[in-house]
Amino acid sequence: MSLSAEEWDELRQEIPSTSDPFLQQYLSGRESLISQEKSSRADASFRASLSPIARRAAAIVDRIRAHEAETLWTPSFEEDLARQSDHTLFPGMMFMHAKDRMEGTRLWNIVRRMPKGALLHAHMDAMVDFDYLLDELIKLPGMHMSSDRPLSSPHAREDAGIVFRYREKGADDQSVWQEDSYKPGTFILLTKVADQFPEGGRSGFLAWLKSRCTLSLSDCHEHHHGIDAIWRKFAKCFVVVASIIHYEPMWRLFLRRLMSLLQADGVGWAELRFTWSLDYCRDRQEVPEKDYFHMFEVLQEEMERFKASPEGQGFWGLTTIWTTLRSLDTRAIIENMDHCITTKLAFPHLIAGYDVVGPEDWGRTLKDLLPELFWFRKQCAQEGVNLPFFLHAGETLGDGSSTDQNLYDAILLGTRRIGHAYSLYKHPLLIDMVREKRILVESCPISNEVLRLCSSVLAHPLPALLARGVACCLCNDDPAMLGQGSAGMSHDFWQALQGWENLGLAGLGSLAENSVRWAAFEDQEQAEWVKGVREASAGDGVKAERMRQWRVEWEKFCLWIVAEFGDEFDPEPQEAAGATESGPPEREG
Ligand SMILES: O=c1[nH]cnc2c1ncn2[C@@H]1O[C@H](CO)[C@@H](O)[C@H]1O
Repeated sequence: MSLSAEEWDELRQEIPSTSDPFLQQYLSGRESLISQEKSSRADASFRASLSPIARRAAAIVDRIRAHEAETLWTPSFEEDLARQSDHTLFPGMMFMHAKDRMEGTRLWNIVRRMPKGALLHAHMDAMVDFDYLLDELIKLPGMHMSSDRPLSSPHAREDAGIVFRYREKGADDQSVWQEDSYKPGTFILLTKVADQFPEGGRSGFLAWLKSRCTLSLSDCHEHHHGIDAIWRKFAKCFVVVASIIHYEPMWRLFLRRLMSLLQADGVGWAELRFTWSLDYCRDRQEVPEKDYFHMFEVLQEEMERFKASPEGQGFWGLTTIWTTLRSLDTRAIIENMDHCITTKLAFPHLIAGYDVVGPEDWGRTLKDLLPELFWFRKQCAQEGVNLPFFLHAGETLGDGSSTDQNLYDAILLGTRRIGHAYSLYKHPLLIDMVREKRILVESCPISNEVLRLCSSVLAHPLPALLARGVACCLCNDDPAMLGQGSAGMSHDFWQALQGWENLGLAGLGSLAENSVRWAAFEDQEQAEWVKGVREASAGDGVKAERMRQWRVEWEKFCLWIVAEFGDEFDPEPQEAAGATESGPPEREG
């Protein structure tokens, strides 16, 4: 209908105003519905216990987030950039497209400074940036390279199995880049191989090698190729990387850089999934070790050295979660489990638990692995070692598929945490069990996006789990390979903060606090573990102590936010007195 001015004037009177009592009543009912629902969120009690300063910091961060969503994430903000780029900008866009831009935001500076607690889900080999590692590799005296075929075509270079090893001497008369000059498996001095790279010499070589260790921008955004295709490339990266770092001098450099990156990102502790075959060599040795002892000795030494250095002050440390590839046959799995137990006996504090890894959709399911897993349980009991499960499960799009069903087994097998649990949100009963048994979900949003489970952080299921009261933490999974590029967790934290409006700084703080609460700082029997998690900061062990330390850092961090951004973004500016002192120490960018 089309109304005349008089008709409209008359009709307008009949439209209720939001100030009318009944609409006011509706709105207050609506508010209480929302807060009633939010009261069962996993972060509700953390939120309720925020200090006044933390509350202000959270309000400031909300405003910064909204401001940046409006101003930074629009094509009109920077005409040039919008014109150059072939995609639209928006907060929550695909990670790889957003990465550079996110690193220039205020939210980024805030997240960088945040005390992030512990990194509980990450794979050792995929932690340190390859620009650094490859530069170091090529500098190492005696480093050689071999290939399982001549690398004479782009296709061969994409697929070949390449190996890096120390050799006293290599073959001088062959070139791996030429079809008829190279005998597969021959070692050639790495500097010579690099300098002779047909597409740009040494710098071209480094770029190519990096591409064999990481997923590219197009790997990441070509979602239409699906999960299996990206896993084929991803799994190949691990093979190349293994031979790069399974050598003592590289292993030491790797660990130093790893701890330095974690410390600079506000991560005080990390539990790294460890999956090495027996191909590690000591400095200037050509024959691999027959056991894992030397690797763990080096881990121990480097950790002590770092913690004693000025840079490492306050760093809590590293441990590993031993993992076996789920694709292996029974004999290989049992042999690997046996190494795990032997190594645990020698370095009890350096192995916190056990897991099986590799593409979950392709490998053996937990149900299929029950005989091996129960053998392991019995063997651990006989040897008197404590190796609890920290199992991957439900890293899948399946709904009722055998991979999805790994979630049932992980819980039945008594896992202390679940890696990914991407499909858990479809399981109401399991959600209740996870809550009741206080199992933590180690969620890796960027990994899940890049490995094509979801198209952006906005489509990730973690908010559904948080809303249902499941305790979770954020992790980076394979940051050097999947695109974050650094061992720290800032990218995953940033994505969560910008992507999920219900989270906010308080929710992010709660996720970080959970990571400390569910960290395996000590060797604990099940009852002690459960008590430690239940008592949290009120307990009397290492965990409680570190949770209290984390809380102090968190308060300092919130104070810093108020001091730094209060003038511009505080919705209710107050006397800033007391909120201007120095914040936590400056972290490197
Ligand atoms: O997200 C993941 N899910 C399952 N397995 C993984 C993931 N990321 C890496 N790996 C596996 O862990 C081993 C290295 O620790 C690699 O073999 C890789 O396949």
